[in-house]
Amino acid sequence: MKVHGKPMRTVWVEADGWSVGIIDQTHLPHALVTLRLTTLDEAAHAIRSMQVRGAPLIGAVAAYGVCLGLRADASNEALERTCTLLQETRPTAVNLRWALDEMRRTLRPLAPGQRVAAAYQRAAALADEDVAINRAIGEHALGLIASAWERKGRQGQVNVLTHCNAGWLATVDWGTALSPIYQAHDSGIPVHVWVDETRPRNQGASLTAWELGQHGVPHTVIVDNMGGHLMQHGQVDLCIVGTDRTTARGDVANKIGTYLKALAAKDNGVPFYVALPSPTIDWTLEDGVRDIPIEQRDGREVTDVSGRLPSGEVVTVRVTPEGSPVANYGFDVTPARLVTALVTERGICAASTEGLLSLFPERRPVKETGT
Ligand SMILES: CSC[C@@H](O)[C@@H](O)C(=O)COP(=O)(O)O
Repeated sequence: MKVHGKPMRTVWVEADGWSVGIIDQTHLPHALVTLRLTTLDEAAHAIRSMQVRGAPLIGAVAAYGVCLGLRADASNEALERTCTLLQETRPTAVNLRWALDEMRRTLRPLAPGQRVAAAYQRAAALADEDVAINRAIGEHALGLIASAWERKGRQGQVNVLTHCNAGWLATVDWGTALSPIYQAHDSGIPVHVWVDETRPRNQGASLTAWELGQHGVPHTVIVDNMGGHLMQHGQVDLCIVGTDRTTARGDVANKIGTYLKALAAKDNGVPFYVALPSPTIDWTLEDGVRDIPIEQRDGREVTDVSGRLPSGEVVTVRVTPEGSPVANYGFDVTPARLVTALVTERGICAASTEGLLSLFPERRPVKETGT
C-alpha cells in the first residue's frame, strides 16, 4: 500500500541483494523507521520483539530469516537449528510454522551450496503469494461490504468494526481484514471503520489507524470496550477481523478481545466475518479453545503504556500500582459458532469443517478402500 503516496511493502530485500528490509512497527504511528536485518538473530529478534508482527508477516520474515541463517551456515544441522530458533519466537500464529515447513521442504533436498539462492527465491515467492492471497480475500469480502451498502439503500456509510491490526502492516501487502475495506473505499463505497484500540499493545490505535489514515479511509479509534454499545445502537453493519490460527472446524484464534466482540455481534445480529489466508489454517487441530497454544507476553505490556509527549519525545509510563500482578494472554479463541463466515483467497465459506473442505477439497481425508 502507499505511504506518503509511495507504494511500500512491509518486508523486502535491500539493494545489496541479500539483507532484508523491514518497517520497525514499534515506532509507529509516531515515526516511519525502517531496519536492515543482516543475521538470523536479528530476524528472530524482529519477530519476538514485534518489530514485525501479524501472522502472515511473521511467516514472510521468518522465511527471510532462514535465508540470513543459511548465509552463515547452509549445512543440514544449521537449517534445522535456524528453523527451530525462528519457530520458537512466537507460538500462536501458525503461518510461522507453515513458512518454515515450506522453506525446509524446498531446501532439504538441495546440496548446501545451492541452498542460499534457493532460499531467497522461495522466500520471495512466499511474499508474493501472500500479496496475491490478500488481494483475493479483499475481492471476495468486498461483496459483503457492497451488500451492506445495498441493504442500507446506499444511504450514509457502511460501518465496519475491526480489532487489532489485520491490515497491510500485518501482511506483506494489502492485509487480510482491511483488504476489502481498501477495495471498497477505492471503488467508491463510503466505508467507515471503527478501530478497536487493542490493548495492551494498541495495534489498532497505533497501526490500523495509521495505515487507514495513509490511505484516506475514514475511521474512528474506540476503546476496546465500546464495540458492544455501538452494536446495540445499530452503528456497526459488520465486523471483520483477521486470525492467527484457524482450526479445521473453523475456530479462530485472534488478538485478545476478539471473542468478546464476536459475542456482542451474535447478541446484536451483526455479521462477524474472519478474513483467512489459507496458510493460517491449522488442519491438524479441531478444538481451538483446547488446542491452540496461546502466547503469554511480558507483563510490562500491561503495566506500562507508551505515547508521544507534545515535545515529540516518545515515553513509556506506568498505569498500574507498583506490585499489582498482571496477566497478559496475547490471543483468544472465538468458537466457529460465533463466526458468520470465513473469507479465504478461494472464496467465502461457513465456519465449519464442511465449509472449509468445500473450498479446500484436497484436504478432505482420503477414505481407505478395502482391497
Ligand atoms: C492478518 S493479521 C491477523 C492477526 O495476525 C492479527 O489480527 C493479530 O492478532 C496480530 O497479532 P500481533 O500480536 O500483533 O502479531
